[in-house]
Amino acid sequence: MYRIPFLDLPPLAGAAGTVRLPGSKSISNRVLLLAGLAEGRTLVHELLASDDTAVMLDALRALGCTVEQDSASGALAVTGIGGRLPVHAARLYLGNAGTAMRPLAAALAVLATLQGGEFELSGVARMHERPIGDLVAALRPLGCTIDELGTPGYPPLRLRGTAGGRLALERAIRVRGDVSSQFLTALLLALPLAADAQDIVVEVDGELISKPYVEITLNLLARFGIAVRREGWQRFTIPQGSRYRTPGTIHVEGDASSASYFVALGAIAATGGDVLRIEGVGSDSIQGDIRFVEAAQAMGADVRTGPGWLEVRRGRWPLQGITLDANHIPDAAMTLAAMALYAEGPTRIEGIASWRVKETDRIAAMAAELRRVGASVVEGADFIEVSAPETWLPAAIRTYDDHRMAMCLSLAAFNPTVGARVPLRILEPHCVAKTFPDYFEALFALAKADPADIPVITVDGPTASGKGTLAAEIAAALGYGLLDSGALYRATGIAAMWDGVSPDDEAALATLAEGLDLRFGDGADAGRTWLRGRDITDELRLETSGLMASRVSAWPAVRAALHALQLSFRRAPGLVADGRDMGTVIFPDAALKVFLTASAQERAARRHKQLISKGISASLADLRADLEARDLRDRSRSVSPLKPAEDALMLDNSALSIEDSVAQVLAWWQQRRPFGHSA
Ligand SMILES: Nc1ncnc2c1ncn2[C@@H]1O[C@H](COP(=O)(O)OP(=O)(O)OP(=O)(O)O)[C@@H](O)[C@H]1O
Ligand SMILES: Nc1ccn([C@@H]2O[C@H](COP(=O)(O)O)[C@@H](O)[C@H]2O)c(=O)n1
Repeated sequence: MYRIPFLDLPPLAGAAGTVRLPGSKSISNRVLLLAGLAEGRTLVHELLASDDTAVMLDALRALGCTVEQDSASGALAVTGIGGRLPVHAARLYLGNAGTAMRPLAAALAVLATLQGGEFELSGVARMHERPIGDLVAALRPLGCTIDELGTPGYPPLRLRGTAGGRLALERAIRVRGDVSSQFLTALLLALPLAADAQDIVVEVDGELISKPYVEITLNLLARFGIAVRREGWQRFTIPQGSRYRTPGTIHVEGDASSASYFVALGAIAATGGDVLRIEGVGSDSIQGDIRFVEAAQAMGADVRTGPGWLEVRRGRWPLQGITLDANHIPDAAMTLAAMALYAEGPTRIEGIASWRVKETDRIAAMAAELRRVGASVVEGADFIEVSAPETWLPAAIRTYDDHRMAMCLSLAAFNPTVGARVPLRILEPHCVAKTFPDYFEALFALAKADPADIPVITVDGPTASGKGTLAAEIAAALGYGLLDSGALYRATGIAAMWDGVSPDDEAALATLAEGLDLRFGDGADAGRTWLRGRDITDELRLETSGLMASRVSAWPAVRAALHALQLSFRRAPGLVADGRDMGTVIFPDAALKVFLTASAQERAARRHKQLISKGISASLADLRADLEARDLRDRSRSVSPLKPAEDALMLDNSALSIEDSVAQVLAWWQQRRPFGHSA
């Protein structure tokens, strides 16, 4: 996940490949609650790992459930409380997870009333602006004691009761269905706790919105042994004697709302025989948002589907604007607004009043951000109408702590498909952690870009000037990839030493360089390097390796052999490359070139300190002599000598801290970006 203040997406021209979706948020949190209320152990496979499920899991642990990784199956094992509270007081923090707040509020209200207890539920500031009054209004007439601790009708809530209380269940429980279907879902998930002695009837006031989400609830209740009888969408009966029974093992299907971004991506950018395959959700999905596929097809997407998969290609192009009542797909419908950027004629999405009370006011947020990239937008109380930009603008997109804003708007980076070529900045990209922590990584793995559009920052300079340190910090700050080109020459030198190849045998060295079996670690292995399967991380940094690299790198054939490998590091979203000839030879079109220097005395002192800290003894005078000899060889060789590119910015960091150097380079970078000062 990109935990950085902003992520710049270069103009992206195409897409192809396979994406495996993370588990559905709606299914994950329902399954977790049901497993937590049931008796026995439930193995949950393919559970979504995200902010919203993390808060639900924390809540279940606090309530006395056991949550552990099952080593045999790799699934998450939840041992539930079997409907009996082992813990009678807890304060639960539920972030911005509506799928945790609403059902837990109902379940704990019921349990506190029957078994005694006091529970406080709170969340982030936005959660305290998301309505829950209709659920409270449904529970109070049953005899539940609910204190609204902030604004009436909104969390935080306190749910309390003394053991032995009873619930008034003789009459039908009434709940409003026209603001959020989660209130009905919450009651249906919670009320089996009180169904030992009689049927429980829930009746919906008003037209129930988002019915497919209620279908998910009914489907999962059935998997846990509770067969709710439904009469239309107005009346639901939980049969007397209902008890949560664990199914033992349950698989969470991929998130259909998350699939929508990739369906849209295929429709926009999978061209010329390319296909975008989506795995984890398909024709057998129980999620309502799977019907987004129909809307995408109406706009022009070419979609094939089977159990657990979808394949998408561009069909009609440009896409075609549509008018749709999206009440049945409120979350995925946001993606249609992004597809509208590539459509002929306006796209009007109606029946979406619920957008106004989601993670943010999504109608207002969508309108503001789509306008920022150049679209024309009309918004109303319960609709949005979007027309494609006439002129695309390089925009810094606000994301409002709303994962779907970030994912939808990322699709605007594919503007080269309609002849534009503008980059896009996504502010606070880590908001995707709510449902799809690795969304941007997945997007970049599928996206194709013209290499010329992928930004490169080069950092060249003499030995021990701090290039590697600076480059790594800049790459981390921007979420870009990193090329330590010196490591390629060092690895060639090490391979030569292993194979007994002379540093003077240019042809043999070039052959070694060409077949270099080198692997750089990522994720937990970031920073580690393997040559021919052997970990050379420490060997790479030895002074002897540096000196050997300096000798082998002077040969033109060796440099030529490593050229293509270095170019292959230029991948979305961008690259920071450090070495000696990054700005002059390898990436002459780099968007920012830095030539980093420091006095020889300072550099020798830094290297000395570096070696001492690793427990390697060294003489300062010898180190200075070695690095000066290396610099001289690097500067005076015939090919790709060490020198600043004509358009490089010089940075002497002799008297600067690492932080100061990083701040300077980031400030230069910001000036070169087209997003303006506020971004
Ligand atoms: N601005 C700075 N101020 C103080 N120390 C620094 C600064 N920049 C880097 N250093 C330190 O100097 C040492 C050498 O830095 P680094 O390895 O990044 O240099 P390099 O130019 O990449 O070296 P090489 O050319 O050998 O790969 C490190 O210990 C690093 O922490
Ligand atoms: N682009 C580059 C990078 C490095 N070299 C040579 O490799 C030696 C080791 O580099 P480090 O940055 O890891 O110290 C260096 O002294 C250069 O001779 C190069 O030629 N071009």
